[in-house]
Amino acid sequence: MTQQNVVVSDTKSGVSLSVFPTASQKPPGGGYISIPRRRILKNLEINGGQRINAWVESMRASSPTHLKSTTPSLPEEHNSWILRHPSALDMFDQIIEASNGKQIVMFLDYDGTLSPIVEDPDRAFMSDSMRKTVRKVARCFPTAIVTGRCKDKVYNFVRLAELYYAGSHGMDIKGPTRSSKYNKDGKAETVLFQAASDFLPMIDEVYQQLVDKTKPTSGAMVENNKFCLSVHFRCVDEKKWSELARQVKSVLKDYPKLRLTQGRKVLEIRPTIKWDKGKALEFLLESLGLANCSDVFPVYIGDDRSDEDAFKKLKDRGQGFGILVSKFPKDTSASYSLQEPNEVMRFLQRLVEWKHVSLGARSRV
Ligand SMILES: O=P(O)(O)OC[C@H]1O[C@H](O[C@H]2O[C@H](CO)[C@@H](O)[C@H](O)[C@H]2O)[C@H](O)[C@@H](O)[C@@H]1O
Repeated sequence: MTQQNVVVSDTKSGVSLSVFPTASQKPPGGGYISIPRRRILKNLEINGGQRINAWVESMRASSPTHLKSTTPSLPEEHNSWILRHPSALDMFDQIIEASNGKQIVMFLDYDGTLSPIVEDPDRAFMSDSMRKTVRKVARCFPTAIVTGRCKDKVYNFVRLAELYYAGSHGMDIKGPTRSSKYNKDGKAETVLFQAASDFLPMIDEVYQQLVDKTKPTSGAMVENNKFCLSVHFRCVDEKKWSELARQVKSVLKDYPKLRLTQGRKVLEIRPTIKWDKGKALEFLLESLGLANCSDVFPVYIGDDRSDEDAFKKLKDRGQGFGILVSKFPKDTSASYSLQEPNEVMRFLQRLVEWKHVSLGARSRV
């Protein structure tokens, strides 16, 4: 406790008070007020119990298999969802028609979109056929991978130098290292943008604490994604989820500058900066000189909650659309759906085939 920051929300006044033991630990843009430590601890205890239950409920809600076993989605519910979010494969011709005369730009999430979800995050490999397909896509359209993963780690999975990569939920962006027709002067390792560099020491510190704290919970795994962290609970017995939530919370309570979000059986910890996959999408469009064009058609494919920021951004811009990869009805701002990575691959293949046919037709004119 002595080494860390503490935040207490005063629900009556709506004011958050934070304490930093030394000036050097105060992050940029501070503005914190010192209050007696005894009062802080008392407030944390009062708020603690309720929030753990909320966390566990949320962990359950984010698990589609749990949803399936307890509240099977009724056929009518599924049908009405599919009517609102039809298959991007079934709607392929309409999608192409909507993109007519516009520059398609592809944004692809990684886990659950290009690679199937597996128990061990370090073994979430992408198939060779998916890699070949993504390579072909990148020859036809500017293409970016947008992921919660550390940028270098996802690059090791994808291994295509002609792509843009936005790692750590878009907080670490890099352009292609191999030149393509969309990046004629691609230079090795050009970092385009790092939104949260100031947070690196804090993220490393919290990573170590989370590793130590969660050690007793069998199956828990902490992943360092450079500018953010993931605490995986896919292999943790559901009876131990509240124990895990308590461990994570006991670390995070001392870091008011970090926030917690959730993905598929994963707790995600990231800086409280206004940056997400939607902002990364906008940044990449700007880098491509397409942000202010009316004739750009961005397509974002993703499977998880963090992808919703990008789907929403496209809706707000009124350009292109999002495709949610899911077998289950979910609240989403995406317009279309695909069930699994294999369907994503078929959709991408059709896009490439269409592009080749349309280029061939144009060259014959
Ligand atoms: O933005 P994404 O690329 O979708 O990253 C979100 C998280 O993806 C990874 O975890 C997920 O995939 C794992 C491998 O299939 C799976 O074991 C885990 O349960 C999923 O949540 C990644 O490991 C996390 O760090 C990302 O936060």
